[in-house]
Amino acid sequence: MIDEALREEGSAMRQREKALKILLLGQSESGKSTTLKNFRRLFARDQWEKERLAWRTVIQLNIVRAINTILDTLADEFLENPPPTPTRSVRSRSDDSHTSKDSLRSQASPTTDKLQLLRRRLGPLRGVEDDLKKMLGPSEAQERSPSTPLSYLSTRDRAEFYVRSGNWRDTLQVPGASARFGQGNRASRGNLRGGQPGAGTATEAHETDSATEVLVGCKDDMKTLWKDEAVWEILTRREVKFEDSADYFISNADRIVTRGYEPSDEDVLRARLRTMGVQEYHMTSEGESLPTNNIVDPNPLPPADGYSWLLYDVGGARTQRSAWQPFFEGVHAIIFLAPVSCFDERLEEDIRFNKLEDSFVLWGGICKSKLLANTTLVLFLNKCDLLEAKIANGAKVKRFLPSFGDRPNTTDAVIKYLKQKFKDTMKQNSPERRTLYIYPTSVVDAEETTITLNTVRDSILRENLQNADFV
Ligand SMILES: Nc1nc2c(ncn2[C@@H]2O[C@H](COP(=O)(O)OP(=O)(O)OP(=O)(O)O)[C@@H](O)[C@H]2O)c(=O)[nH]1
Ligand SMILES: [Mg+2]
Repeated sequence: MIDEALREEGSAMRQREKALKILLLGQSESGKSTTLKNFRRLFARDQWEKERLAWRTVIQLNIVRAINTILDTLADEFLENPPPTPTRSVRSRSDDSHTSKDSLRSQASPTTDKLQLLRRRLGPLRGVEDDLKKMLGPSEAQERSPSTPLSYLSTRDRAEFYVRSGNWRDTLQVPGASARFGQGNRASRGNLRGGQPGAGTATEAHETDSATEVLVGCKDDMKTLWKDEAVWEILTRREVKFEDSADYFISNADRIVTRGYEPSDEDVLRARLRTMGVQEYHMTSEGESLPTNNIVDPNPLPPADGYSWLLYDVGGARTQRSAWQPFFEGVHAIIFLAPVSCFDERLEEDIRFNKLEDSFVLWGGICKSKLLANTTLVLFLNKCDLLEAKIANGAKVKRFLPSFGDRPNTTDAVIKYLKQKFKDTMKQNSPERRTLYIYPTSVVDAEETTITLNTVRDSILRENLQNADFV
């Protein structure tokens, strides 16, 4: 038995050594985990299907946190600007010199009454949030630099729930989920802080069901609150921001907030759970690969199914980045994600920095690294869909990125400009000639990302074929 165990371990080690290693890098919320999910959706279909139901808890938490963020904001608003007394309301209406806050206060009290009623009726969601968090595992304190005021975090910290990854594997509870995520060897040996959803007990399944029951009961009120114009006036004035997926989930509440809900591929891609540390995923190409084009390739690649892949997903927040370095050695490809829609956003960990600026600096550091001198570089200019939406809403890129100059304020022009800027940054930091693959992406778009990832996979294979191990 010992011999057999040693043989198996040896064979697993040889497989690991031969595996193509891909590291996903980029700032927090850039889309690394979403890209990894796409790899699993395409090339580890069995695991993807098994874990599908487990994401339900995360999606429910995403919804509840968005609604509770609104409830908290309304509570602050009403504390600072108490609802009008009748006398005050009459006086305000007759006085044009009042500020916009006063004009909101002076609005007919039915608006305030309606919001107060919604607050009361949605009160049980606080308990649901706590229950869902407990199922996922204990969270850790929010990271922030001393320069980030608490007032900024108070609107954002709800969006940044994450779990101690070591616990989350054992604690996420999903009724009826029958399988666990696959584990990389190193993760299971405890070298990495990896963890994924797993199956739950009957008691915990009951808790999940009671969370669903409350959510179903609150569905219409949640939708009303989310669509309310007075609410958005307050949220905009108080600069409250939501996770990118909040609108998607609440707009689809009729489908999602139901008893028998099973997340679709797109729902899973949109589910947000912040990554802590480094998580490793081992994958053999068992999934279906779609042709990327219909041109006959004169140098066809050997079938990709023969390769095994190790993908590393990292936490992108500033304090997480020191954990990246040990994974640079021996990595075959880096996929760097730069979210291009965040040209007007500040870095959460330190609001003195613009997010796009942080991406440039981070990218420069990656290109400069001697350890990565022979690594294939792939750059995803991600969140193009959100960039397009922001520009359509009238955002002016030049205001936040002065070097953009007088170029047309269009999505295409911004992407073209950023492509060049990232290329130039690479050349400055890594003067020797090297190939860079750049793709404008929206990694929540499954169809588009399928094509991109097939191309990326082929490029990485091709670049690394010189290494006899892979042939
Ligand atoms: N609309 C849109 N949303 C995206 C896109 N890429 C990622 N998102 C969403 O952005 C959020 C953050 O994505 P993640 O993949 O979790 O980000 P991450 O880089 O892993 O972040 P950390 O784990 O904090 O380092 C998720 O809710 C995603 O669904 C995109 O291209 N378009
Ligand atoms: Mg992540």
